[in-house]
Amino acid sequence: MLETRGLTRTFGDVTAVDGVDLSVPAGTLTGFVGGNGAGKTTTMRMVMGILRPTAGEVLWQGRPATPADRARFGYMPEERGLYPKQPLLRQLVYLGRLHGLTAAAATAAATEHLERFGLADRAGDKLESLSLGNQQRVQIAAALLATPSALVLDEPFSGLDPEAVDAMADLLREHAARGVPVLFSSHQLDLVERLCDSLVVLSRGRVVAAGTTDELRHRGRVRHRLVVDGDAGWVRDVDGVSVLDVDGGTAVLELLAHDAADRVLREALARGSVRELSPLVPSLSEIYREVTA
Ligand SMILES: Nc1ncnc2c1ncn2[C@@H]1O[C@H](COP(=O)(O)OP(=O)(O)OP(=O)(O)O)[C@@H](O)[C@H]1O
Repeated sequence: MLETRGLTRTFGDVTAVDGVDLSVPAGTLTGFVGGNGAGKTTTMRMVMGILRPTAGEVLWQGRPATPADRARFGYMPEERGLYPKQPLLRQLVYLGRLHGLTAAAATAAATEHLERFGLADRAGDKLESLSLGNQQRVQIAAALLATPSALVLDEPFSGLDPEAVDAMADLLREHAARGVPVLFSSHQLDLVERLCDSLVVLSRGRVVAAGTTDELRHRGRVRHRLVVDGDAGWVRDVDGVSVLDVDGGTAVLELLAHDAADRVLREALARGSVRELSPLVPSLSEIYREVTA
């Protein structure tokens, strides 16, 4: 488990990260979302020990993370940072060796990752000769190469085409399946919703929502949609119901009492046919807009 406790960082008068508690359990993909300048990159840099916290700490397996622990984390920094003029295979092997792999193991891992991202035939080419999306694939390979104990990835999906997104998602799931905590930031909420087990939403340096996607979707009162033949305006007079909107035969409701659904249905059936009474589960984008407003 990778955690932060009260992690805080100020730059002059700006508090970029303000008392952030994060938990990334073993084997889960945790999405880290928030608007521009919310503090995601600053948090990840502190997790990796690249930036010193003003206050708070980073815990690995329940105790303060050491440089040796962090050396085994796979990291994809926002500023990327591979060598543009070096051939792909050579620099991946070099990075693998820096992480303690033997030359043979580093070559095998680098070759396998280049193959998985469809870049085997470019192994001898310089990084700068690749398209930006393909350079991104190599960056990802660099973070995953040495069987990392945790993964901290800053915008790993940005600039990837759908095929590379799927290859990347499969790889992350494989790492999670062997018990690795995976934290990745992204602005692509649809992707985060599809991929992650849990989510942390940051706004102005603070965590404003955290939990599994299901927990976040079902927090607060769940709204329901009622669709009936004829006008649904009568629903305003049903006890235990708060009506948010009525448009012809469609109404959006909050059921305040435990038997409110029964009452709505009885009343609706007495007046004609019921076409629908169903919960309106919010999308991640709707939750995001609500918690960051
Ligand atoms: N080295 C620095 N010096 C001064 N201010 C900084 C520094 N690094 C970050 N900041 C400020 O900290 C705040 C958080 O920035 P950060 O890059 O962590 O946000 P982010 O959530 O990663 O944003 P984005 O999604 O745009 O990448 C911003 O106000 C930024 O200007």
